[in-house]
Amino acid sequence: MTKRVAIIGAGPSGLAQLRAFQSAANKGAEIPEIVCFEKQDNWGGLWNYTWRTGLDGNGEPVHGSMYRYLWSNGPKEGLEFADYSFEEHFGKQIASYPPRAVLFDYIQGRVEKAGVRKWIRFSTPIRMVTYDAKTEKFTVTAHDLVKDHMYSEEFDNVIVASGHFSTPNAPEFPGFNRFGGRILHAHDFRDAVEFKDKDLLLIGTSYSAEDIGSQCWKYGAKSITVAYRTAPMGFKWPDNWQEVPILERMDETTAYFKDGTSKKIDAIILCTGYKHHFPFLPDDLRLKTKNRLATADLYKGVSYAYNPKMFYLGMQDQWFTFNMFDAQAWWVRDAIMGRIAIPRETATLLADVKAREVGEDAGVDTHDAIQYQGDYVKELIAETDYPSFDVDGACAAFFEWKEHKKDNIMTFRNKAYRSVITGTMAPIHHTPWNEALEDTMESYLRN
Ligand SMILES: Cc1cc2nc3c(=O)[nH]c(=O)nc-3n(C[C@H](O)[C@H](O)[C@H](O)COP(=O)(O)OP(=O)(O)OC[C@H]3O[C@@H](n4cnc5c(N)ncnc54)[C@H](O)[C@@H]3O)c2cc1C
Repeated sequence: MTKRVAIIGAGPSGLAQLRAFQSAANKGAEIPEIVCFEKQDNWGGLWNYTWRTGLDGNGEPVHGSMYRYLWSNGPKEGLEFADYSFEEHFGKQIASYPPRAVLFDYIQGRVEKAGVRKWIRFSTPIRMVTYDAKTEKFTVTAHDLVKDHMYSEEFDNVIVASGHFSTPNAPEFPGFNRFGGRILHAHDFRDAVEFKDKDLLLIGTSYSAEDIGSQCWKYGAKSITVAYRTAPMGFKWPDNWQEVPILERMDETTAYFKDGTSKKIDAIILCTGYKHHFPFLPDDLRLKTKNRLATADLYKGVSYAYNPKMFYLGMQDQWFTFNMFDAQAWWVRDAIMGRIAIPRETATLLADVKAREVGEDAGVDTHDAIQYQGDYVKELIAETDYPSFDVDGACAAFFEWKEHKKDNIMTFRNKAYRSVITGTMAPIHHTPWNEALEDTMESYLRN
């Protein structure tokens, strides 16, 4: 009987998985029956931008964490699909840091061409997955939101591609209840214009703090204060930007910091990260891990060591994104199709997990983490027919990106990089990021 495979989520990871199976079918292989469940009414995951916060129109928690004027954080050359270049999609070279609509268009282009939309059941969140050791089948319970109907189906494999940047980690600070201004998590940040002429406090030093702060600065915030727990971000910020040690307390109007300083504040944005959250998974199938480089309990970073018929995509901290999801998806496809053998003994799987964690436990800096992830991508693609690409070239692009940010955090997006797929050089964007007010795809491609 044909195997049945469930994929949970049609974001970049889930779509990579669909493309992986379609590419095998294209080459004449007999593939399993694929069903992809997506809780939103369109594909693209976080790149399917929504203005909504809180609950969506169906009463489901809003998945989106991206904001209106979001531009690619890393150079596009580091994430390019090896089987579908930016040049192929746009018919020309484009600048290295596109706005989100451009990346969304690119992601969609490949899967539209592959014709995999028919495999996706939209507006269908998964509510529960269970595993029966006797039958060796998973039972997946889905909620068809359009018909408001719950149903269950059996599958041989389950691939979780539900993302991990949607459930906020939102700490409480003394006095938050008294503060008269707005407090929000980065997950709910949509439009920098809202903070024009405001004194803004950001808590945390992650990419969210870096980028939301820069956005708000660009769109006219009066001042940006960033409160750090361990160390400042270390960039050269503009004059109306300061970094201070962690917040001790708030009153109605003012923030008091650990170094004894204080500042009047209009609004607070918690840039304090996200949690891996799988409310649809029982204990025995649920990945219990922090946001980590290697991701504990996943053999080869994808196969759940305690039930290797269950897979997780994209659960790692991410420098490489789209092409790493591809590397994982091709590998998972081949494991499911019996082209790659997963060892049977849990101890062997856990030994692989342990070996991957070593660098991390030793404490790696960003440079090492990028190389680590590049090596991981190389390791996976060597085992499948995913087109080989210049992974070290992509690492080099990320290293350069780090240097450009150090040089000038406000203008690093105005740099150009070489495509590791086509070898061509990106043009410089004519309208510098720090000046561009019109961030649409049309205006970007006109440049
Ligand atoms: C603010 C922000 C900026 C970012 N900027 C960049 C960037 O510039 N460049 C970059 O490469 N990456 C960036 N990322 C990283 C981003 O995580 C990846 O690019 C990518 O979106 C991850 O893909 P994914 O498919 O794993 O997860 P997601 O994009 O989160 O997609 C997961 C999908 O699963 C669905 N889903 C969730 N739960 C269920 C369920 N129970 N049932 C059915 N479906 C479900 C969701 O609706 C969603 O469609 C950014 C992330 C954030 C939060």
